[in-house]
Amino acid sequence: MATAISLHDVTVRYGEVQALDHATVDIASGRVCGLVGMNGSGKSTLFKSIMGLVRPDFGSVLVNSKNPAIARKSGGIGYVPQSEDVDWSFPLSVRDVVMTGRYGNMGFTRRARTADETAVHEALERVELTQYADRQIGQLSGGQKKRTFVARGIAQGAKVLLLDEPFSGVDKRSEATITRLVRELASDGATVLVSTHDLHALPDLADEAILLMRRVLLHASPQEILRPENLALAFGLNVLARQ
Ligand SMILES: Nc1ncnc2c1ncn2[C@@H]1O[C@H](COP(=O)(O)OP(=O)(O)OP(=O)(O)O)[C@@H](O)[C@H]1O
Repeated sequence: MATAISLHDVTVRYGEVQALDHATVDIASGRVCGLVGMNGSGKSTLFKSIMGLVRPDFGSVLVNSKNPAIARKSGGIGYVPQSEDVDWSFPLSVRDVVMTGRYGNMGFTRRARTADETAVHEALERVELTQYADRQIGQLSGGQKKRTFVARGIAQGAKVLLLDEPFSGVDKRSEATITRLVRELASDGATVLVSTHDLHALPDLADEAILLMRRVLLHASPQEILRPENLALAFGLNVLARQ
C-alpha cells in the first residue's frame, strides 16, 4: 500500500518548547488513523506540520509524496478544526463554508461554476446538512459544525483529511454519523487522521492509532494502543487507576 503521510524525524520547537521531538511515522493510503496523546503532546503541531503551516526545525514531512504546503494549496488536504479555532460569529452560511473547499479550483475570481455548485450540493447531502445549507454557521449544533467542515473536505476532493477532536462537544448521534463518514471516505481511498480524547471511540473509528508524546511512542492497532500499559506510556500511571 502506498504511503500517504510520511513524517521522518520531525522536530518542531517554539522557542524553548519542543513540541515534536524526532517524530517518525508512515500512514498508508486509505487508512483511518487515530492520534492519541495528552494535552500538549504535540497533536496540533503534528497536524500543522502535515498541512505545511509549521516548518520542522529538523526532519521532513511528505503528503502523497509532495511538500505539505504544496499538497494543501492544491486542495489535497482537508481540515476539520477544533471548535475553539473557528470564529462562529462570522457571517457565513453552511454552503459558503463548504464552497471554500472549491476555491482551489476557481482561480482568483472565485466565481463558482456548475461543477462547484454540484460538488457542494453533493457534499451537503452526504453529511446530511442539505436543509441547513443557508443557516449561519454559528446557529448549528456541535455535530453539525463538524459535519460542515467534513463536507468542505469532501467538496474539495481531499485525499488526506485531518480531524482535530471531532467528537468534543458532539452528541452520540453526530459521533456515529462522523464515524460513518470517516469510514466511508477511507473506503473511497482517502487517508484520515483523527485526534481524539475519546478513547472508547477508537476501535469503531480507526484501523490503527498513534500514541504521541512529542515523539511517536507507538503506532499500532487501536486494541494494542488501548492496552493499559501502553496508555500509561502517554498518560502516566494514573490512567491505570481510572480503568
Ligand atoms: N505557537 C506556539 N508558541 C509557543 N508554544 C506553543 C505554540 N503552539 C504550541 N505550543 C506548545 O507546544 C506544545 C505542543 O502543543 P500542541 O498544541 O501541539 O499540543 P496538543 O497535543 O495539540 O495539545 P491540546 O490537546 O491541548 O490541543 C505545548 O507545550 C504548547 O504549549
